[in-house]
Amino acid sequence: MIKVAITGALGRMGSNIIKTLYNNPEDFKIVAAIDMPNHPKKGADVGELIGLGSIGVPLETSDNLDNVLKETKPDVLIDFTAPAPCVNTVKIASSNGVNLVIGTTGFTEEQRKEIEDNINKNNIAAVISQNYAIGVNIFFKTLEFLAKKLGDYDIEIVEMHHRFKKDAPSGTALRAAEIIQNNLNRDSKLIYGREGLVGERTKEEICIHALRGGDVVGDHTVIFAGDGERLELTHKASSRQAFVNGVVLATKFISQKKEGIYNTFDVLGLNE
Ligand SMILES: NC(=O)C1=CN([C@@H]2O[C@H](COP(=O)(O)OP(=O)(O)OC[C@H]3O[C@@H](n4cnc5c(N)ncnc54)[C@H](OP(=O)(O)O)[C@@H]3O)[C@@H](O)[C@H]2O)C=CC1
Ligand SMILES: O=C(O)C1=N[C@H](C(=O)O)C[C@H](O)C1
Repeated sequence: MIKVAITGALGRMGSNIIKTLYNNPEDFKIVAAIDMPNHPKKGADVGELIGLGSIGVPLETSDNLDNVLKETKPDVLIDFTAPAPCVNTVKIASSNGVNLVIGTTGFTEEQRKEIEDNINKNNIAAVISQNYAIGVNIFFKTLEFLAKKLGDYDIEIVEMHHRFKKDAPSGTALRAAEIIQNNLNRDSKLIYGREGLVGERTKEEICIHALRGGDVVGDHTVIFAGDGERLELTHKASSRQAFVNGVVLATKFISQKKEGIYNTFDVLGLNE
C-alpha cells in the first residue's frame, strides 16, 4: 500500500488523480491533499470538494506543508500545481525524505536546476515528466527516429490547449523540440511563433506555435516538411485520464526507488 500526498488537490489534474487513487484502495492510500495557502475550504473533506463524496481526508494548505508531511508521512508526493509552488513543495518534500512525481510544467532553467539540486542533495527519488500519457511517450520515441531520418526537412511544432492553461508553449512541445534537437545531425535553433517580414525560413529554425481555446485537453503535432511531401505526427489527448494513468504507473515506480531522477521513459521501459 503506497501512502500518497497530492499538491494541487483541487485542480484539474489533482482532483482526477485523487479520484483514481481513491478507487484503487488495494494499491494506494491518500494521506494528504493540499491546495492554495489560506484556502477558504481548509479542513473540509477533499472528496466532498471534488464531487467524490466523503473520503475522510481534510483539505490542507501548502503554507503548512512541512507539518502535514511530518504528521502523515507519505511515501510519495504528487505535484500538479504551478512552477513557483512546485519548487517550494520539492524543497519541503525532499527535506522530509518523501519521493516525488512531478507533473507541473513551465519552469525556468533556474527553477528546474533548483528542483534537481534539492532532489539530489536530499537523496530522494523523483519522476519528472512534462507528459505522463503513454501515447505521448511513444510519440516522443517516434520523434527520435523521425529526427534521425528526416533531419533535412523543415520542422515545425504546433500545440493546442484549453483556455485556462497558464504556460506557453506547453512542456510537451518543449520536450518534443529537445528530443528532436538531440537527434538531429545538424545545428538547430528554437523559435516561438513568427510575425512581420520574417524572410525566408532557415533550415535551423524549429518553430513552436501555441494555440489556446475552449476545453482542448492537449494536442501536439510535429510537422516534417520537405519538397513535395510532408509528414505530420500528432497526439491528441481527449481526457485527462490519459495523464492520470501514467501518474499511477509513475507513483508505483518511484515508491520502489531509493534515489535519483527518472522520467516517463524509465517508468514505461522505453529506454531499452
Ligand atoms: N505532466 C503532465 O502529464 C501534465 C502536466 N500538467 C501541468 O500540471 C500543472 C497543473 O495543471 P492543471 O491541473 O490543469 O491546473 P489547475 O490550475 O487546474 O490546478 C493547479 C492547482 O494547484 C493549486 N495551486 C496553485 N498555487 C498553489 C500553491 N501555492 N500551493 C498549493 N496549491 C496551489 C491551484 O489553485 P488555484 O486554482 O486556486 O490557483 C489549483 O487547484 C500545469 O503546470 C500543467 O501544465 C497538466 C496536465 C498533464
Ligand atoms: O496544462 C495542461 O493541460 C497540460 N500540460 C502539459 C504540458 O504543458 O505539456 C501536458 C498536457 O499537454 C496538458
